[in-house]
Amino acid sequence: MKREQAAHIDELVRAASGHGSRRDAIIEASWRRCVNEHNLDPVVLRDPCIVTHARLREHQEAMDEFLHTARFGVETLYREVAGLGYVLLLTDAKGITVDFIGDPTFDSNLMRAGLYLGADWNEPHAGTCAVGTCIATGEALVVHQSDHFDATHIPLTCTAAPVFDPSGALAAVLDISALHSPQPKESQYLALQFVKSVAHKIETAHLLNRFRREWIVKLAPSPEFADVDPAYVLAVDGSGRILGFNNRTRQLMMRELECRPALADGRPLAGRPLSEFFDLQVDDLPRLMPSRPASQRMVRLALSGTPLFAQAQQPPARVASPSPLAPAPVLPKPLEALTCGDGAMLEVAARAAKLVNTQMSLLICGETGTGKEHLAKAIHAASGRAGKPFVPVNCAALPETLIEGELFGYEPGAFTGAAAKGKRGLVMEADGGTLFLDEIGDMPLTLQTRLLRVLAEREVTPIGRTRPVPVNIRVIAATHRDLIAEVKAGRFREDLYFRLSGGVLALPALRQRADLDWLVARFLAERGGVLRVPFELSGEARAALHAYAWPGNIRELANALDYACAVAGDAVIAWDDLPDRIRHAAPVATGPCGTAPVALLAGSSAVGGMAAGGTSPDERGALLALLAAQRWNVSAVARALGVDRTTIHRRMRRLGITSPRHGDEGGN
Ligand SMILES: Nc1ncnc2c1ncn2[C@@H]1O[C@H](COP(=O)(O)OP(=O)(O)OP(=O)(O)O)[C@@H](O)[C@H]1O
Repeated sequence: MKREQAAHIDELVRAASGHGSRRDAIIEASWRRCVNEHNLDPVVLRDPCIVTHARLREHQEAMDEFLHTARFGVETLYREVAGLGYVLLLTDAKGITVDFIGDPTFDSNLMRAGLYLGADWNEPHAGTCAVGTCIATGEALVVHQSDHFDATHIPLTCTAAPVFDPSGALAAVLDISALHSPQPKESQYLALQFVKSVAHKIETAHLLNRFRREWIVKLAPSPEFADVDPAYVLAVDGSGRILGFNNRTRQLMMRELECRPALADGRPLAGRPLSEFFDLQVDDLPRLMPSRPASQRMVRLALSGTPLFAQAQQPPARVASPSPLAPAPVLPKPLEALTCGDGAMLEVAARAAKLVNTQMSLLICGETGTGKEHLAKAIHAASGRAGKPFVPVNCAALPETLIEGELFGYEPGAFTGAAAKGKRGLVMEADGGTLFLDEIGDMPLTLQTRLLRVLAEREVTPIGRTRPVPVNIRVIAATHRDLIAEVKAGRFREDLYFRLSGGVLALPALRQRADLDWLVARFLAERGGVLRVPFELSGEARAALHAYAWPGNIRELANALDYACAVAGDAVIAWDDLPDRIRHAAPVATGPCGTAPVALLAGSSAVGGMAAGGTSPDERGALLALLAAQRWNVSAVARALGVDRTTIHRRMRRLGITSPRHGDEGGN
């Protein structure tokens, strides 16, 4: 036995009998395991254990698919490190070396050291070593020279990282080892990063290969890296259940569970709904496809609220009969740009996408300012008529005496006051394109009859002309009225209603939409671009926008942000930069001394107050109103107040508020 081996054994014996050592904690813990649990004697020098060829084949065959996927990563890593004297081992979860790159025939020391196919590196047999200790702890590590338990291994330096399978179980260990290395352990730390990075890539490649027929969601903390180097990758089925993930995603989800102990009930992570961890439903995935800029693909962790940037990869279309869970169709760009993840808007966009190139007239319903004309323009832009005119007509704004001539045109001198050259009329102007009849519910009955004829016969007869002129138009009408009630009241022709209502698209009110933050970000970016100011909202201002009911919908939002950008002193829009009606229409009557209710919840003193445990009726009322305004979506309330969900849940408990949604203090 050599002198350094004897010294090493001395150190092991002292450490095992409870004397501290200068080793890393992970090494010391492994030494203690070797002595106390694996009953290894530090004094005995063991030969490497190499399994028989037949057993090696069994181990290899058991992970055939994995080895195939891993091989490219293994070779890439070897090419990078071979010149530095390393060999490369891939072991299975039991520590048997199932793949090896290096040439042991050149160096019989490698074989003697167990750096060879079939070598068993499990800790109970081999003692502290990179592979064995990695299997025991699940951690990547360097076991450098005399860190090894067995004194025969102390010339070696070994660096290993675990590779997990998509359910989070250990699948393999990737290891690089060298017979000779510089003395300081730090010389191996770069190698450690390298091995970890390749292990992560092998893990992800295995996941993608296993679930290539499912939705794949990739996430990164920054939009710049969402598409090139996503840290987190998971597979999701058509019903939104998590099927598999890489290890970083597993760690992320485990951290999330720590925020909500009620969910850490020991159920496996695979099989849980995506929405348990991310503010995301399966229906949201189409908006996360890479056709949209990464900065617009933000999702939040459901419990902590941490933002991440996502890329969703759609499963390939199945050739067999389409299933009801088939992913949403890819929308034409103008329709895709209408929303960012609002379910009702996505349904409208998907329905409109099916109708863009039909001859059918469409009716768009929705409160004022919900974007009826905006949608009509998007349908026009997505259709084959895109290069032709889009002609809007506001039926409520035109005087009844003029509307007929404006719409259908007239011949020269057709009536007193008519233009000498006559007029083509808006219907003719729209020839080849789209005629948008806004406020159709305000069209006089006589004109409804003429319009019906245009729609039925696709021809128009200008005033003063006897022969009709054929026209090729697509009619999209819009109304904020209840047209069925108008029909019942005799103010709207039933036959016209039926002709228009072949395709009805109902727009949600802004207060019902889940993508308010996205709309705000879009408007601020537009205004910021013009004024060269990178506008953003303060937490209080955001809370006020979320609490407001928006009777004027998107138009009112756009105007409010115009105002706020104009009066804001700098790039951060504060609560008092918002128009009065929004500040003062916050959820409950004002608090003590005129304090704005949102400020009651959002201000730093209020957040402090959450911890302090005091209860005031204003505070309870304000929180109740905010929850109601957000339809009891706790994540949305937390976002609005700039705190995390657990704070809101804690506060709800303290104030005795129970959600009507789940009976679990507010569910999401
Ligand atoms: N999805 C959207 N994204 C961005 N801006 C939008 C969106 N929808 C509507 N807007 C903007 O909101 C404002 C109001 O939209 P629009 O005029 O289409 O509403 P409307 O329902 O037709 O209103 P009204 O009932 O008063 O006729 C417009 O400035 C429009 O550009």
